[in-house]
Amino acid sequence: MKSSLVILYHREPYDEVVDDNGVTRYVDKKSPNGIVPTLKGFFDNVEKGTWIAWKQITAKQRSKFQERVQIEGSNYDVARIPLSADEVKHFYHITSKEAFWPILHSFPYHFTYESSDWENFKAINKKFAEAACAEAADDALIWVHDYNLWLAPKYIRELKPDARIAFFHHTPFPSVDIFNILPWREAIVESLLCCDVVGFHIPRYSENFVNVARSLFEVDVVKREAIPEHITPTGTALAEPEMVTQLNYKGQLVNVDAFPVGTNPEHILNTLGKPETQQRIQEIRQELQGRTLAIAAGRVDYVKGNRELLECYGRLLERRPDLHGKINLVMTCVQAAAGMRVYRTAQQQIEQLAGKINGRYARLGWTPILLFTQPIPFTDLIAYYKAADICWTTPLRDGLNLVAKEYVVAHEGNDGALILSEFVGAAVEMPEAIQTNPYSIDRMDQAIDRALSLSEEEKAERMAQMYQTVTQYDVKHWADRLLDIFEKTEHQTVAEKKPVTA
Ligand SMILES: Nc1ncnc2c1ncn2[C@@H]1O[C@H](COP(=O)(O)OP(=O)(O)O)[C@@H](O)[C@H]1O
Ligand SMILES: O=P(O)(O)OC[C@@H](CO)O[C@H]1O[C@H](CO)[C@@H](O)[C@H](O)[C@H]1O
Repeated sequence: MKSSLVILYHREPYDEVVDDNGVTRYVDKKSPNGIVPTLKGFFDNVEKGTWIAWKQITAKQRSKFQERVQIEGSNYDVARIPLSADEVKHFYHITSKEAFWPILHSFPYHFTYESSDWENFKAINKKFAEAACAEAADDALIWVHDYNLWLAPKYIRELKPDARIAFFHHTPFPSVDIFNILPWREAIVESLLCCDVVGFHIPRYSENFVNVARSLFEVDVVKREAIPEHITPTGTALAEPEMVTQLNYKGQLVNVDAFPVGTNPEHILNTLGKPETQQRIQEIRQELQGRTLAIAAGRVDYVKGNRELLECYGRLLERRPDLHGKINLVMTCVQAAAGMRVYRTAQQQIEQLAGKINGRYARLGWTPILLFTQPIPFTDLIAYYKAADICWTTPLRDGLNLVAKEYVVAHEGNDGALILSEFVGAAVEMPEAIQTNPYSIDRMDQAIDRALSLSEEEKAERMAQMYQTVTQYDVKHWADRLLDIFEKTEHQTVAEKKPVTA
């Protein structure tokens, strides 16, 4: 049976565990990734779905490679594209992370071009497109995710001219001056212009995409609209007052959408309610003995601003000796997968800084920083969120940042304080956060001082408003809204133009 929804995301939606009897089991992913939990729920709405991902195998494993994995208790399969270690290294660790990632996050000085393997990137994208077309029913929605699969839409369009193709961009999309540094810019943008819908988290990113497309090709703006109701139009770094929602490129109508991915409040609150989570919260509070707890959760990545956060924490302890023995910072900073050389410096800086601060201020019974570099179980993470008086989330750049939303849900609108970088997508949804500019030492210092001095009433007021936002605009809302747009979207040329009303 062909699939009515085919999702292409480069990662598999599970971790593989081989038990004592040599049987492979597919379990929830351990390591941080905001996309996988978001996408898995989409298949609930279809009769049959397929998730296309890659799987690294050795030459010896190829003869017995299991191309398809049935996900128990679900209505979708995972169709896996076998890749060698070398193909993965050049596709993800190098070309994706050393060329595309720094440009997407506006770090042009981290950009390296010479080590990239564009031919390998094209070949893998073509394999994803071929697999998608083999799985898709004629009226299927083929939904491509994130920058790793930028070229898939064009290959799909060549194979299935009338396919309904959507793309969602999970990372930031940078300004035209930055994006156009990419030597492959025309091929990337021309592929995205083959889509019927191109989606981004926030209007700033979609406006940047439109500017890039118009800088490279003859693209007409067909429609411009007001931005989604709950998004801040002005007054913060990533604000945009209005947005283009439809383009015409060579007679193809391209719908442009900007709506932030939501988190899953039901899953978070269910986890929070579990006895083992409650038990863990009590243990953490017992260990704290009344000390203030700040949590910083995420990955080792220069865009996440871990170094700048630790430096700010060091300055806080320097200027506030009264806090010695009274505050703890828990930093869960999951180290990058093996083979990812681009994050090695970031990892060393974090470990060196944490050690330096602890070495300077720690005393028997008090260690200022607790650093985890391994993934922690979701129940533990939710327990730390709940026990934390402050969630300190100040990336230099981040597509959205689901950690901030998860913390707000875990506090159920009652208490807590969120320090949030202006340069994450979620900042335009949560103006009530203590927003700060992580590029400024003074602004970062002011933000932590403010979080420590806020009254309980003001904390509750701010968190209640953010709780309202993140529970209303959750991942189900995001899914329903997008599926509604997709339902109204056929592959349209200008002659057949029927406006898509969101
Ligand atoms: N130490 C950790 N161990 C396991 N999961 C983590 C850890 N820190 C963060 N996470 C999870 O990883 C995801 C991070 O998503 P997000 O904040 O959007 O950033 P990104 O997708 O760039 O990693 C969140 O869903 C969060 O629950
Ligand atoms: O495979 P990666 O490390 O390139 O994926 C990064 C990606 C998934 O973790 O993160 C982006 O998507 C998240 C969900 O939309 C978003 O919250 C995050 O800010 C992005 O970095």
